[in-house]
Amino acid sequence: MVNIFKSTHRFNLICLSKLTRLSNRMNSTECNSKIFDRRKIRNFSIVAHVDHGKSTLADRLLELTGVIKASTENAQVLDQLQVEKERGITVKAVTASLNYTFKNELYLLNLIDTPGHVDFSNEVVRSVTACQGVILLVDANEGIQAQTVAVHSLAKRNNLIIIPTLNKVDLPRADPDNVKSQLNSLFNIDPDTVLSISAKKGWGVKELLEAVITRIPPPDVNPTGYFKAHIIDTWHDKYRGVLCLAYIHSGTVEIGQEVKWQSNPKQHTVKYLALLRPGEEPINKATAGQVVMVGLGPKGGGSVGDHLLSIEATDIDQTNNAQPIKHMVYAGIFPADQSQHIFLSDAIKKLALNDSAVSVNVDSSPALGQGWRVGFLGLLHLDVFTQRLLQEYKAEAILTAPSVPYKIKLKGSKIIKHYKSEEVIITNPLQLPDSKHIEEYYEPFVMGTIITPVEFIGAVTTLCVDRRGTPLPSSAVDEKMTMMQFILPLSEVVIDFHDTLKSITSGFASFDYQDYGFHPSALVRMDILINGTLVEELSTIVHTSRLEYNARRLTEKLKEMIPRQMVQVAIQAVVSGKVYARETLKAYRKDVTAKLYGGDVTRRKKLLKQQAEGKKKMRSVANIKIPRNTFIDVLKR
Ligand SMILES: Nc1nc2c(ncn2[C@@H]2O[C@H](COP(=O)(O)OP(=O)(O)OP(=O)(O)O)[C@@H](O)[C@H]2O)c(=O)[nH]1
Repeated sequence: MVNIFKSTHRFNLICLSKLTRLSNRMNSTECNSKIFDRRKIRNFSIVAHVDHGKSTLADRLLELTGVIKASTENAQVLDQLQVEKERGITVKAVTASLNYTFKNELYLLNLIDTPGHVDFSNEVVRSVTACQGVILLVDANEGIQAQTVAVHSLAKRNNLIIIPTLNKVDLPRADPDNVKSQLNSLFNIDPDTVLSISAKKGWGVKELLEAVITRIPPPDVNPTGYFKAHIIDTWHDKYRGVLCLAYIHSGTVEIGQEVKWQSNPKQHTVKYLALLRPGEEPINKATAGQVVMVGLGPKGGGSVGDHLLSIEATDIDQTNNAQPIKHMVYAGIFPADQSQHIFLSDAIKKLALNDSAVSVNVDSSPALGQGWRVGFLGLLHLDVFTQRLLQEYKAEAILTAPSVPYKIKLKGSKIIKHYKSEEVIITNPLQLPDSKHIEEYYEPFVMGTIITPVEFIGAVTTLCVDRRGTPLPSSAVDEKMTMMQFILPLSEVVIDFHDTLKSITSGFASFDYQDYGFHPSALVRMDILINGTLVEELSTIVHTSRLEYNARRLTEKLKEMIPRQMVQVAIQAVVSGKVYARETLKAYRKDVTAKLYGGDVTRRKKLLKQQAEGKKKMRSVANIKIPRNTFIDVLKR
């Protein structure tokens, strides 16, 4: 019996005593010493629309392969981050190596649980690079939704075997036959190949696991070549440095082996090697086709997309054809006070290592000091990142209003020289040069896919046209549902489009979008002045058709959000010196202790303390106190 099962990994969830009780578990000693025949390896992922049951199914698969006990129903074992538990969503893709005996043969099944929300789709993209097949899970009650379309096309693009599976067939309103015909009409899937399960009840899960073995091919890898592995995830361990999740394309790797990075030929030694089940299970050696954790020690490094190679490797090819990540929103992140700068910098660095989808660049603001301009995949991603900073690193940050990136084409050799290029991506409205230097503005667009009940077609069209959308031809999903597509400006969908869509369709429509590139657009920079002083963090780039509306909305909202002060406050929205809207906040004297003159001293102190804490959460502009959440909330509609 091994005693080296350590739970130092972030999934830190399985204790050895539990594991010893497992029935269908292979002997760990055997596992540590045995190199898996690639024909007995299956690498697969579960992909689905949000809430269609991926994590619940992952739990059942973990039970079936003996990793957890059946009593942990709805444990969502793979959702380990505090933010995932609190929000009930998957944010990080997680790997679990499972053992399963089928027809007297032992298989190693590497399951990758992926997030469903569109903001985390890069995790899905990254996960599938190590897979040969996917379980495409569809809720038998809700049917095909927008993200089902997106993940299906992702699987197709990556030439993965798809196991179409209907989940939640236990629900009384489930209509498996109808969903099968939806799968047939939209994706040309043969209804006879569709499996039906209830992840909650465990129905059909065994058959599904066996379909993973029989339908998904083993990895097409070369076990005898030089060692070469591709990094699909990284995270930071306090004592062991960067730990990497690696998919081995060729050769074998073992503890003590000398290796190098494709990006840097410096030699390192393999110090840690483990299977993730999903807790760490140390192994001595791993072979092509496996997905394993590798660590090279505190100075070893490692980043997503890089390749780890044996030192003899010379023929370095770029097996990783991952698309560069396109950031959808940018926001400034600043320490709450500058003495926290180093601490916050360290926290951001470590979190960015685990969340490779963010881009981090140094930024500074005269008002907020030194900080970072961080690119995210969407607002939920931004929200989750800041929540993780706080929860996992105890780092509190101020966020500026998020903005989408724009592109400009410059005119004039002097300014082109200054920006070092004729075309420049603007991630912060303040970087926009004077309009006289701009030849053309470009706005990012997306292709939005909406699946909605037919009775809401009118409402959805109105919403999309109102958001400057251009309709594309739609197609029927079945007689009750339709799939609509629109080309939409990203700025119009990124903030609250999804919520509005849900509310106008009583929650029945689903939405997903894909990048559609930059296109010319009539844009201007709108500034906000508070008592004549520019509040840089509130500058926005707006479409001219929206200018007056946005100016009015922003000034009205700011009037609501800024508490009344001792002096009158003028809030103005200005473009190139011309005022488009103005609101005035009347003066008001606030003294929370006034009523308590001569009153109880402890209550008085408590109120003064509360007031002082409130002030800390304020940002001061021209002596006017603005609550910090204003900067993020004001841009929401
Ligand atoms: N009735 C029923 N409910 C299910 C079944 N599978 C999952 N659920 C429920 O559906 C909800 C969503 O399930 P999750 O497993 O969290 O879905 P998910 O796809 O992992 O969600 P994200 O991680 O946010 O993408 C939970 O309330 C589950 O209990 C099922 O087979 N039957």
